[in-house]
Amino acid sequence: MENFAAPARPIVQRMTEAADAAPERAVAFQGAPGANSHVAAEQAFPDGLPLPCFDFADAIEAVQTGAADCAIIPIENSLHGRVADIHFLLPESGLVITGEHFLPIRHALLACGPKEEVREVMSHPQALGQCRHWLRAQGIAAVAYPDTAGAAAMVAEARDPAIAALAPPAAAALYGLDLLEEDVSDAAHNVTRFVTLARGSQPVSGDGPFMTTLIFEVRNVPAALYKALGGFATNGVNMTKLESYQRGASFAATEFYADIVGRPGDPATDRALEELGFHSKWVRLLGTYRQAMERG
Ligand SMILES: O=C(O)C(=O)Cc1ccccc1
Repeated sequence: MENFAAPARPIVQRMTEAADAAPERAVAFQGAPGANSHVAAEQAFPDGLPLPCFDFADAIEAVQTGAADCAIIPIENSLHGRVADIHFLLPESGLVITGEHFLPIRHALLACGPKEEVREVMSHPQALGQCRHWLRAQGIAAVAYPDTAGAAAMVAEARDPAIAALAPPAAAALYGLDLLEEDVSDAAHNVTRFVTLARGSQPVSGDGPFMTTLIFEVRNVPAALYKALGGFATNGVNMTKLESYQRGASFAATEFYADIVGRPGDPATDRALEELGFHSKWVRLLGTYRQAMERG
């Protein structure tokens, strides 16, 4: 709580007290009130109690300790790519992915003076990346901050007309800032995918289609990835995302993150996963959940 700028603290305190009184309804998110993750929490859990957390570690810890029922975190953006490093955060946490949510993102320029005086803009690196052409055209320098609404609270506290924030438009009223310009993203198709994380897994029920997220490390031999993925091709299992990342300093042990359409128990998915396991050092399933948006 102390980490948030002063204008955010009373709001954070109220929300934290409400969440503390009913932790089974609390939904942890990273950022100050008004952040995109806050909006995503409200949309995905209309009856939930959003719990602001300064960083991802705090949000994950809130779920681990039972202070929150789940956390919602952004993992990828249609304009600017990877957001949170879910493949590092999740396996260590012992939590599982239980859902996904897509949020259209709109960035506004907020400040406490006229636009002509703005020299610097503070925001989440994703927001700065999604508006980089616009910022360059305006001659405004970018300064990174852990979240968009937290940056707006900092700007409200500093009361320096040279420093603005890029944040959701609703953050202006929340922190008493002027809304200088709306929709400053470089492209209109700006959507962020969030996932919800929770303790332990209840088997997913209801209607599909379902998504399964997994990570794996292929054997260190030629064509290992080609062979590991062969089972998805031959069994007609759609892979909607594949990312590689390095762990450790050797640069030889490449791990992969994948999203597939399907769930364990589907014969085709089981056969594909079995073949993946055969060609991998290890495979770890991070969660199976209802698809929130049709892929393709
Ligand atoms: O900082 C925020 O508002 C977040 O919730 C992270 C984020 C930033 C930019 C786009 C989507 C999510």
